[in-house]
Amino acid sequence: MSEEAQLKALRNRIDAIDEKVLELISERARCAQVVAEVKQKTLAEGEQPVFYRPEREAQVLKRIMELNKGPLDNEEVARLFREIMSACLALEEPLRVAYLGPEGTFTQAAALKHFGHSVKSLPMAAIDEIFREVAAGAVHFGVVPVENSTEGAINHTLDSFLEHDLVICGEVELRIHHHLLVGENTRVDKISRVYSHAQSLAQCRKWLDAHYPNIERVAVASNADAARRVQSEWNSAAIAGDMACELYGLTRIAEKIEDRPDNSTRFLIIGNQEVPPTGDDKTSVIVSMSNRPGALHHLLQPFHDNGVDLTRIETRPSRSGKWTYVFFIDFLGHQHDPLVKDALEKIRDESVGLKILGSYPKAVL
Ligand SMILES: C=C(O[C@@H]1C=C(C(=O)O)C=C[C@H]1O)C(=O)O
Repeated sequence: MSEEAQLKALRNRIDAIDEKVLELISERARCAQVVAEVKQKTLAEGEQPVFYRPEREAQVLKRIMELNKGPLDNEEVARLFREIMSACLALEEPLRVAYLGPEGTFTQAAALKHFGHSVKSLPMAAIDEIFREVAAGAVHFGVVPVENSTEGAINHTLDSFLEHDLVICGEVELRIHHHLLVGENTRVDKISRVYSHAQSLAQCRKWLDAHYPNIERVAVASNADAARRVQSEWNSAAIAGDMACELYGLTRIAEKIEDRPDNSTRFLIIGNQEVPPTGDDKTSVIVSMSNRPGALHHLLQPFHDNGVDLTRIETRPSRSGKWTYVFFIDFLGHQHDPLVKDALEKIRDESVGLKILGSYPKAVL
């Protein structure tokens, strides 16, 4: 067979497969529509339907990854199914998701990674605004950054949890790659200023010291804001990621300039709905302790006794007394797991206050 004939035959086969894929996706979407009807029918008086089920979505993705035999790798396959589910869910109910804006931020990228592209993502000017929009019911969910692997905690987010009663429904992890970006009018040999978010400037500190030791580093509200500014300036550059680069039509003059190659940020999904266990969950709590000898030891003992794996502990001023602190603790397991439940009861007895922020599926993607 000639090369041309071979290609033609293969393309015919692909067309036939696509028809079948489309048929199956449509069948799946119709199933999701029926799920929505069933959810509507079984509601109690005055109850709001809950269409989005993070625990179910996590299970669907994990199952797909387990079934996958290649040649596409697990992450790739999960991403495709993420988008299929997102489109199916949008048929039931288009989700409104608030994120830390403006458009093109890593938080928006995290929102789309978690929910897929069929949601309506709404940029907010500040972290606190996201909490308020979710609390007011103006959006279904919010996405906020909580920690970076290079720079540590995002304190605005932690402090907002002290002030609002919202539920953590999920987490997303994103590899953060920063680039040095310039605009059409930038004179590359005359750069005297670089804009970025303070976190990003910190994540690229050593690179800047080595390559641009003498330029002014200006911290602005977000990386996307930095990218927007360089559009109209001839002597400045921005540090931002791919989304902001594309959105503002900039050019990368240096790629992946973050000091640590594994630089990642963890984001939380905040909402109003508690999430049932999936068998592979995490829980976040805030604990305040009285300032007495051995307080931290007493706090941690029940976790140790019950074999609960701590993944993170962060301290913040309690804001209710000088030199008093609250602890933000993340651990593996769901608040309904018997051993976790028991540990939390003991901690409740020992502490001044315990606030369970939520149990949620461990990030799948
Ligand atoms: C179809 C459902 O509703 C939504 C859509 C899902 C999907 O497309 O698989 C999964 C969970 C829900 O977010 C369901 O609850 O099963």
